[in-house]
Amino acid sequence: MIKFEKVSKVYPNGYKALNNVTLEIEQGEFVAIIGLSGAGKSTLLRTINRMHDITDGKLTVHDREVNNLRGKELRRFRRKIGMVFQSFNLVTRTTVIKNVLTSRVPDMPLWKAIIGLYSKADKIIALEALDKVGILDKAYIRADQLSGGQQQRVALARTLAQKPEIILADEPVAALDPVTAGQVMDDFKKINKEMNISVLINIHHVDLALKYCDRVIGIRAGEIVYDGPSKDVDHEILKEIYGRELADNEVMGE
Ligand SMILES: Nc1ncnc2c1ncn2[C@@H]1O[C@H](COP(=O)(O)OP(=O)(O)OP(=O)(O)O)[C@@H](O)[C@H]1O
Repeated sequence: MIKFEKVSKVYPNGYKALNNVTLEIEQGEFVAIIGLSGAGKSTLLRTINRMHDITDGKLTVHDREVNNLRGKELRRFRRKIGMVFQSFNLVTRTTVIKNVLTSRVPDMPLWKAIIGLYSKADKIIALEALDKVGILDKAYIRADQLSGGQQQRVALARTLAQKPEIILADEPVAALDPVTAGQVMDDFKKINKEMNISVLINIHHVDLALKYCDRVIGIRAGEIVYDGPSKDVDHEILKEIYGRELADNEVMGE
């Protein structure tokens, strides 16, 4: 379980990006975080794996206080939390499988990592991950020969090969066309349901959030203004989150 208790985050320049956030996310939930640009979505997500430190309150993941983790313990903790970004972050000039295998590096002896000597077991994990997102046939193709949607799937497979318990996805479909974005959301849903991995997605496409995710957290100026089932989100709630009425075409991607 991920538990925020009265969590605030003030950046070094004095800007308060999260204000008194309290929420609980059970293992296996599929959650969309929505809100205006600058509302604090990325900050919220990035406190969970401690890319950002909180400045007030208490944040625990599986009963461990995130702010107290140090050194090896912090690295081990982060291994259990996968992260997917809008820009895929692949090494585009190498093959898909090599990209996926990089997530096995922290578990390898350094000398093997340096010469890229991956074990058979690691290769099987990587191939299984590619199979899970439906691009096993692309394993030995260079990443830059894939479409944006396929590249995001490689990024997802790379995260899966890390065997995470939680996946944090920061605008994972923002760079994709609507059809491809839907396919990638299908992958997230499949992984969430079949593998019981908690998935937290920052997303500007309200329609996709409501269609695919079970729960929506609406954030406005660093505060949670809605937290509940996606099916209960209506125009009034969206108005509360976004500060004004959204037209139907804006629900497609703010
Ligand atoms: N390193 C930083 N130092 C100071 N302020 C920051 C820093 N990072 C983010 N902020 C500010 O904190 C607020 C929340 O930023 P955050 O990136 O969490 O918003 P967001 O909802 O994810 O926005 P977007 O949808 O545009 O990604 C913004 O006003 C931003 O300018």
